[in-house]
Amino acid sequence: MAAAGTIYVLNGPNLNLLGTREPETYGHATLADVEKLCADTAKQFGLAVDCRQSNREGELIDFIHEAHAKKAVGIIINAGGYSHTSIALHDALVAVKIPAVEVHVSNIHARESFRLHSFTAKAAFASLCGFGIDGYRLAIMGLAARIGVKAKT
Ligand SMILES: O=C1C[C@@](O)(C(=O)O)C[C@@H](O)[C@@H]1O
Repeated sequence: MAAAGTIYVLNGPNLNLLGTREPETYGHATLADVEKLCADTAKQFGLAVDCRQSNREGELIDFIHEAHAKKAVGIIINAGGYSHTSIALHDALVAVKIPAVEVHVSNIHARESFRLHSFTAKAAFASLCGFGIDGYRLAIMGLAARIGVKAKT
């Protein structure tokens, strides 16, 4: 079982390239910056994070199943391009019934039309996009509120 109050932070394909990948769209922050931001934010609520990244759809599904097995309190997911294609990721999120927030670094609604639909958004209770990596911080704050965890003073 995971430590009490663990949030799984899942990043999908190409997000390991954050910082160098199309910085005009995704900014200069790296995945390591995202993971530190998530850990620091979760800590403010007495929560922990388990951060994973994979370029493979099946491995992301395995992470979601693992989150369930380890009794994670929430999932933050940026499934990258799989957001727009993966019924299997949608189904995994629905199956485990863990409160999930979808994050996109860029504003997917202001980009190509093929990014407008998100399967993972349909399986999440909330979705954030366009805030850059700050979206992950906001997602953790929203998730904490959703599960009734207050910031430590
Ligand atoms: O890989 C990504 C990154 C992304 O999820 C984002 O964080 O803005 C948006 C997706 O459309 C894209 O395929």
